[in-house]
Amino acid sequence: MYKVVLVRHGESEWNRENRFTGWTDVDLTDKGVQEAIKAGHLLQDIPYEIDIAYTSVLKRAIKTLNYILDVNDLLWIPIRKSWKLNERHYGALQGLNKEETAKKYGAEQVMLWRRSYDVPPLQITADDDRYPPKDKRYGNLTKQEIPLGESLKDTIARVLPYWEAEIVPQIKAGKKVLVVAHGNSLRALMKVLENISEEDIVDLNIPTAVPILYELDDDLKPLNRHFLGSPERVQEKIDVVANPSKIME
Ligand SMILES: O=C(O)[C@H](O)COP(=O)(O)O
Repeated sequence: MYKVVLVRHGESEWNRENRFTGWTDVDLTDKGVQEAIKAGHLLQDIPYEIDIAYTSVLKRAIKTLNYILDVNDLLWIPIRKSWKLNERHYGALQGLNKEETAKKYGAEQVMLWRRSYDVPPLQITADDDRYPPKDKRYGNLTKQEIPLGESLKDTIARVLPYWEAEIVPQIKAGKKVLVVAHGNSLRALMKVLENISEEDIVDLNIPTAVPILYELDDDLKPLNRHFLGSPERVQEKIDVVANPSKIME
């Protein structure tokens, strides 16, 4: 039986401000740091040790991973970072407040942008400051790889090949893998792992900094999935993600 642990980063500054974030490299809030440390403590109770970790090139995920590893005295293990695990690129929505955007475009349209399978957000153009190649870390992306605003489907198209080429071989070698990423890059992964339909994926909201434990069979099909922590705490955090205008301090 194979094991993999997924964790979304702790609360970021733009989660708190209820702004579309995507590839914007915002930091964790103090609450996000505390959440990350708590995730580390929750992982102390599982009956195995993480061997290798994967994360994005965005600091909210990298820092969350570091806090988790620090609590577990595992800062020494191999860490692989890739833009392919980044949050979904939210295009021209990045920076906008989600509630104000709902007032302007309608709640239904914003829900389509946030949760539908294949509706992309408003796109950026190459002259936009947010155009990825303007950032050194995305200098090597091919023209085809450069996102201008991704749907979940587009996000799956870059997360899945990375999962298959880089992460699966480690899992199959018996390594216990930790992936610390983002709400939508994890939704992408979970959709594929659990074979969630395009209709049902709309309802999947990933709570911040809650370790999600999977046990997988030989074909990497999930035998079970378990959110660590009390069910009440997990549900409260899922509700905040589903309805971010209700963020509680
Ligand atoms: O990029 C963002 O704004 C968030 O991290 C994920 O946002 P969502 O829950 O609106 O998809």
